[in-house]
Amino acid sequence: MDYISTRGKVGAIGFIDAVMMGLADDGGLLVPKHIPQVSADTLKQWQQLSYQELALEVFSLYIDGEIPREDLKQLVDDSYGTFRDAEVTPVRSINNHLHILELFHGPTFAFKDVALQFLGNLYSYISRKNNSIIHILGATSGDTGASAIEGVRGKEGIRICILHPHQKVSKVQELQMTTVDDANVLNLSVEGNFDDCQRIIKELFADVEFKHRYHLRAINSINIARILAQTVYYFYAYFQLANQGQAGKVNFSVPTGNFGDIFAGYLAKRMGLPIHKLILATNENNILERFVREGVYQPGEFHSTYSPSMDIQVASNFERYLYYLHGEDAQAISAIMDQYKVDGNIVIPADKLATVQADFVAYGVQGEECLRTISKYYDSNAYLLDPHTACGVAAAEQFTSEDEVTVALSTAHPAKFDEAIRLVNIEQTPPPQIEALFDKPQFQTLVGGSNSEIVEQLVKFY
Ligand SMILES: N[C@@H](CCOP(=O)(O)O)C(=O)O
Repeated sequence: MDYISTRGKVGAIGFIDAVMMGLADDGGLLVPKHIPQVSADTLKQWQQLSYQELALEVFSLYIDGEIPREDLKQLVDDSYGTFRDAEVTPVRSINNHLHILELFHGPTFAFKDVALQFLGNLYSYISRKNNSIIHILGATSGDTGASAIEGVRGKEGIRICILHPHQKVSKVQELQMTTVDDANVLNLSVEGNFDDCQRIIKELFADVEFKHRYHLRAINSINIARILAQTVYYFYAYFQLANQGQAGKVNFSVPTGNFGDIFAGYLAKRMGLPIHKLILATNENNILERFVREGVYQPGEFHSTYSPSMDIQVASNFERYLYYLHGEDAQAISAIMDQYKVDGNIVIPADKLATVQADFVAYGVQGEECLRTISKYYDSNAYLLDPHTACGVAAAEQFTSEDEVTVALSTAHPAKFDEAIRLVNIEQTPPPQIEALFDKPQFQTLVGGSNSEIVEQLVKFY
């Protein structure tokens, strides 16, 4: 399988080179040259597979022999052996129309572990096999950082630096990152918001000479391996429902910030998984909701919300979707992204908006509605939603008709967001791994938001 850039100026490269390149060297994003098609017969065969077996099949389509199958199997088994649930990503049924896909059974209690346990092991594998230097640089609004650190902490040949927005992540998210004392981990707490952190790392990755000199590697969803790993649970959830006799129209409702998770669902749909609607849920940072409803992509004012991991205005995977929306025309995307730098917005014509709306519906959940949704499901179903999942569930309620079922992706364990949960007067008992964090010392460096300050820290660290 070859990978190419959405902007057309990176020649076809293999899977491992794509993982190592992260952001494409021409500033675009890497995508598979062809989306592999999964036939109805294959879907049937996959229906009884375990999560690990399914992951192996899906990855094989995209890795195409570049990693020997037995090595890939080991990587998959190691990655999902750390999950607390034997099913890895189980589905819980709330009622006949709503099911929750629990993605938080990995080491850091967030869906990011599904991809980042794999990517951490993959980096380690590449480093050993190719003797490559792996210097990870990432940005987080809370969950990616902890998960990426957990995936590579203490691993030989790898260093990781994570930028998080100072005091704009939850306390548990901050502790999960900053209580790690391994020497290969650096946490930079940046004065600014997540968009500032993401902009800085993207600018550093775009400086190809700097990126190569310091061997910078990406763990954010700009890295195509993240997206591929996240497609697996769409298949798995669909099969779990099918095995329970749920035929018919299946929607997925996805709490969305960087457009990575929902793009993985779009990719699964393009591969042949019969997903009916992709329901895009945002909080008050609703650039993507506005895009789906109106066809205008324009960053707005930043809001701090109860669901901080989704406090994002500039969605880094959006370009991948635009690429498919424009018929895989890299020249068009290059021109659109150049113009976006000038205009600060992207407006699509009516025919393209119709295409968007054939796949997606969108709903922006305001703070009070998010809290009401948490209370409602706690009171009526004794099920505690974290605030991000609550946005997905509130959006699912808007768009699930009588003849449909919706799988709402549960992106994190509620114990990570006790600040919001307390506002609805619910006392939760955190898992012991989370409780233990409060007794540990923290290691982080506070920095301003200028690129030069970050570079200074990176150069010292790497
Ligand atoms: N919501 C994310 C933001 C980074 O997104 P990513 O999927 O590109 O890693 C977070 O929790 O950090």
